[in-house]
Amino acid sequence: MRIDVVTIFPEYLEPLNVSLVGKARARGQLDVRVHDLREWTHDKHNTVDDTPYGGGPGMVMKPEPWGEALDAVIESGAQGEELPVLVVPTPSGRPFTQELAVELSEKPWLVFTPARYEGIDRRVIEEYGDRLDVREVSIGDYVLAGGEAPVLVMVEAVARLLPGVLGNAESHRDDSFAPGAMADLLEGPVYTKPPEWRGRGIPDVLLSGHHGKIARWRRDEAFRRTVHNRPDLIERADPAAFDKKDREI
Ligand SMILES: Nc1cc(-c2ccc3ccn(Cc4ccccn4)c3c2)[nH]n1
Repeated sequence: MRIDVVTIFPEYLEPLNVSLVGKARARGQLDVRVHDLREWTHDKHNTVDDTPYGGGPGMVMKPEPWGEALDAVIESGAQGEELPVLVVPTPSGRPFTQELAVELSEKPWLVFTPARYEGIDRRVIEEYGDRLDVREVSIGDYVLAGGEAPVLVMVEAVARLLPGVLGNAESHRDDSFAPGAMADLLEGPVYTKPPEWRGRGIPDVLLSGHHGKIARWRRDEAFRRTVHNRPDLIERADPAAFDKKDREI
């Protein structure tokens, strides 16, 4: 997979050089290219913003630099290469979900356009929406100062789903929010050595070696945590899935 990010804060994307994404890049599983939007400005001050038509607070990002930047990125694709999906972080976008992460992880090329100020001139979205698959995405119901943090979140969520990126020691099979065995339940508690820490031991069932009881205990703990922290997920869950899981344990 190729990922391009166009931003006025390229240094904000440094974390994509470390850990899971950094290793995937070093292994050649992921080709991440970060571009400074100001490369496509031509005035002395490298201007990327201006006052909003119709008045109002703040500034709006000008369409010209974005147009030149996105044209250059898209044209840099190999001949015959599929066009990229344009992912636009915004507080007014559709929710970023595990389902969307899975869908994006199956695309060959993503271009992220994290903005600042009050956002990008609407005509940029319209211009590229005419020829690309454009997704306006929100990572949650809170307002940030720009789109770079959402890009870090989305790139990590997508990259960990790429084949071979998660090591054998890690698995996304039982992810929260992922379809399958523990679909729609939050993760339950986890424990490791030492067997006692500050007078606190390990639940006996986890030391029992009885895999059926352990699986049932984990499912029950996940259910308990979900009821406490995300009761909305319980309403969404399919009761039949629990009955089926019970029969499998
Ligand atoms: N889930 C999210 C995403 C964002 C986000 C993403 C991109 C931008 C570009 C600018 N801003 C600031 C801003 C504030 C107010 C209204 C519009 N935009 C962003 C905020 N906030 N929360």
